[in-house]
Amino acid sequence: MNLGQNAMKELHWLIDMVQTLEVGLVVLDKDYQVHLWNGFMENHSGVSLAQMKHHNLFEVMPDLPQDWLKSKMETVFLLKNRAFTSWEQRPYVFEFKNYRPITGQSEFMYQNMTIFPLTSLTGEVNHIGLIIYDVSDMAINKLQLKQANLQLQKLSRTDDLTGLNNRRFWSERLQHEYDRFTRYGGACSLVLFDVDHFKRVNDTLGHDAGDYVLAELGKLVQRNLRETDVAGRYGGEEFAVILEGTDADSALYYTERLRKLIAQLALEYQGESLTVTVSLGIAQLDSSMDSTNHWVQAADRAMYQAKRLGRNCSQVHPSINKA
Ligand SMILES: Nc1nc2c(ncn2[C@@H]2O[C@H](COP(=O)(O)OP(=O)(O)OP(=O)(O)O)[C@@H](O)[C@H]2O)c(=O)[nH]1
Repeated sequence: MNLGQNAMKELHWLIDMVQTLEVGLVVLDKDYQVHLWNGFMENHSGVSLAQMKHHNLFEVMPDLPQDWLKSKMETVFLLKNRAFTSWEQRPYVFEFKNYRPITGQSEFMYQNMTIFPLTSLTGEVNHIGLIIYDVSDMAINKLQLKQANLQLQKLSRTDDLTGLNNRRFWSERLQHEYDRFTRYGGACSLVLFDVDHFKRVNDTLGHDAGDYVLAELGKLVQRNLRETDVAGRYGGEEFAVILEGTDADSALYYTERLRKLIAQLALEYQGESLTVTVSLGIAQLDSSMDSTNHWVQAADRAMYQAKRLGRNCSQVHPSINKA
């Protein structure tokens, strides 16, 4: 076999490999006419090389992100440098279906892409090459991991029974609000409330009925929160809400609304109807409070005052010097 035949054979092999490679290969000229469109591109797009060759890429595939892709390609022609795109910027360039069995969760194929200049024998760049990588497995794994972490984070912050923040996470938020106040001032109120005679619910209807009441109260509190309010289960039948940007007068408005909603809540447990009331204490953060403990104690005192006054009412802790 002579040198020419050898070169032909190697070229033939190379073309075969390009056809069967599990990545997309495309060659375009400056008018975006297609010169190479390998087997991967044919199989996934359903458009054959014959249909593609010497046609404008964007005319055959009108759904491509034309402006974005052209600006990337023009940069490669101009600077003669490689350009990369990642699925994290844009999930895909070519809208191909995802057929992989393990990653069947995604309808489309996630892609990374490299665009690189192809230099002619005379040193000019009149063509560019595109390599399209199927990164669905990696992308889906990463997205699922992110989702699982978010779920885990949410679980670690949530009280199982009421769906509100658990005490640990809620206390962190309280500290955050306290620190913010010491730096910037402003109004912030803390509400503590406790179910009245809750022991009776447990004693007469059972602990499960008590749990059911707490869960329903959790839902009601959640439904009546502003975006910036932070509600938590403080302890057994005690709840706590941080009202950011709210002075004691406005907090009183909130607690009275909540109190009435709770008193009107028609609950039913295993055919038994029941109603509950709550006693609420409010403490607006002021500069005399040197820690979150101090702040909580103030709200707690106001709540016990409400209990003493006959329950089913709100009381405000008298403030010394509001910021
Ligand atoms: N079902 C249920 N009961 C709880 C839970 N946590 C605390 N409790 C009960 O809540 C009751 C609280 O009772 P007390 O502190 O005596 O107060 P109370 O009966 O609510 O009366 P006042 O607060 O004085 O109005 C106790 O019986 C606790 O066992 C819980 O997660 N589920």
